[in-house]
Amino acid sequence: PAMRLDVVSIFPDYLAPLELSLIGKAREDGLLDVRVHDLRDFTHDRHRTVDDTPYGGGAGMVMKPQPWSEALDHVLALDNPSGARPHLVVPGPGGQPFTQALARQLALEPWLAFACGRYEGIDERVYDHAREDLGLEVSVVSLGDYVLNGGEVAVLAMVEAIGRLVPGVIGNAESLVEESHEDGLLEYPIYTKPSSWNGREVPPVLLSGNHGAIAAWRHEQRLARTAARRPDLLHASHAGPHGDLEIS
Ligand SMILES: Nc1cc(-c2ccc3ccn(Cc4ccccc4)c3c2)n[nH]1
Repeated sequence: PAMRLDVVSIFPDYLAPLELSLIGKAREDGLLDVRVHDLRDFTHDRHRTVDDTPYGGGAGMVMKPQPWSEALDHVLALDNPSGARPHLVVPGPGGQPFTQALARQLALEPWLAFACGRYEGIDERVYDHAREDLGLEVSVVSLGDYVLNGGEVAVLAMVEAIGRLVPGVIGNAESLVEESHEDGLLEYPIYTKPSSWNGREVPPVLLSGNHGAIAAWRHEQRLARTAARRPDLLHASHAGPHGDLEIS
């Protein structure tokens, strides 16, 4: 059965890239069932209002609870005779970090719903309503420690990271093995033809056909790169037989 992904946003066109390439093909293949909903379809006033001023004062606007409540009801009712429940994922600057580990966990779920906030965010009662009245698991997730204007960009990234882990979505060609962050080390340098380009040569070991030497060189490169760019990712398990982090 296809993994179902619902996205609610005031900018549904922002999610159009999900119809392209990889994710688009997975949709055609029936592996992913992606539905995008316009939050404004769940407003009833002439101006299709989704936001209002914050109680307690402060800058900016807050997303009103009612449209979100109706949008979630619509998502839960749509093509859902069994009354199944999605895991509600809400991007937010103050959420738990989105990591490859979290992507792997979410890729195992049959149904994810994403709420894309804008303005200063969503009225807190929507989260409480979703958890307590709709019985949804709700996770607030951050893409990183930087500030976006809304959740759409985060959802594009998360859907790509999660979707590509769903069996069959990416062929064996783009293998999932040795992916960066899969085993905590960054990836090794990669090369293709020509072997000599602009007076620059491909490391000879890669042309040697000595697969043991190639694997050793690649591991060494991953350690060196990780030490240089992401020392925070290095830990004891990457130490060599001498208990040291073998970095030339
Ligand atoms: N990793 C990450 C996620 C976001 C994010 C996600 C959803 C929303 C909805 C509104 N905003 C704007 C906003 C900026 C700052 C403080 C509060 C709200 C969002 C930002 N920023 N950075």
